[in-house]
Amino acid sequence: MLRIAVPNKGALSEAAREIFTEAGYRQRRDSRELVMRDPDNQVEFFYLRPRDIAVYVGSGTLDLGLTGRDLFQDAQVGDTAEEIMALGFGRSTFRFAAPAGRYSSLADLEGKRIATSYDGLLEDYLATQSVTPERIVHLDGAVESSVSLGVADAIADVVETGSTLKAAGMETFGDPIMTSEAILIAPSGASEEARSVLMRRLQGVLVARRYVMIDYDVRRDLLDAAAAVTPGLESPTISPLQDEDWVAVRSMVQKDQMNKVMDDLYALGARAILASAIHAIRL
Ligand SMILES: Nc1ncnc2c1ncn2[C@@H]1O[C@H](COP(=O)(O)OP(=O)(O)OP(=O)(O)O)[C@@H](O)[C@H]1O
Ligand SMILES: O=P(O)(O)OC[C@H]1O[C@H](OP(=O)(O)OP(=O)(O)O)[C@H](O)[C@@H]1O
Ligand SMILES: [Mg+2]
Repeated sequence: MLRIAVPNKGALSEAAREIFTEAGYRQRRDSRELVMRDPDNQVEFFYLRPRDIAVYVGSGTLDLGLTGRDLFQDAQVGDTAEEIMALGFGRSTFRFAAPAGRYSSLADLEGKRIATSYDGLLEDYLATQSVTPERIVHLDGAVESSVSLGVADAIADVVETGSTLKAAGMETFGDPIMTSEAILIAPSGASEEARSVLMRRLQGVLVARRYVMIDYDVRRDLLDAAAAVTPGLESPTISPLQDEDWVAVRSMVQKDQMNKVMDDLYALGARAILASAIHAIRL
């Protein structure tokens, strides 16, 4: 059994459930379940606090974990666990912020108090910079309130849309400390063999999410021009039609290019252009 840690709650839990479900794994029905076995796929899921996942994987008791890159760095287990796949959701940046107009660069934090829930991440970052705050104030959450309540001068926190900061009358300053997204982690140097099927399935979901299948008919003499618009991952599939002057073409296209590609195909004379969703792929 492959033993996998997944977030039991919070910003990543729903998307984690979705990606494993799309990859064909059973997921728990009841949010109080702590463990879920999927014997058909030889996998066991452990629902844990997202912050703790790196600790379990770093200690080697679990084979894989889904967490945020920022949470992974914060846990300071880089000697024993490693990022093995980026999953493209749960994106955020980790940034300094303070009441609007108060500070403009990292240097302004010299001798100041910085509140955060990510002490490890912040300490590691400050160690690479030439600035020494008075101290780091650890808070469990709702860090944006710490400055107006007087326990800190600035914060270092997760920013996604920025609306929480805005509501608190704060703004970011300095360079982003890091950019994060959901990642898969594993004990350093663990066998890739045991997890290869799961990795291929997740990779399949990620590619399927990014691409659509485009089908269209085009006159044979326009085929080269059309194929240049839809080169596909390797090469488009061409099938004969009963009318020998025409062919049917099938090719994968990036989802964010779909409408532009359909417009371009139409303009050059292709017809019956249709786009359909891809549910899974093994490349
Ligand atoms: N809008 C968001 N709010 C919070 N976290 C987000 C957001 N977008 C992405 N994330 C990511 O989700 C992870 C944090 O998840 P979560 O909020 O469950 O943790 P937490 O804040 O430590 O836990 P909790 O708030 O339950 O105490 C981080 O990797 C973070 O980058
Ligand atoms: O930029 P935004 O889209 O507004 O999102 C960022 C906010 O979301 C997170 O808080 P969370 O909801 O996890 O609460 P917490 O602070 O109690 O952890 C994070 O700590 C920020 O406060
Ligand atoms: Mg949170």
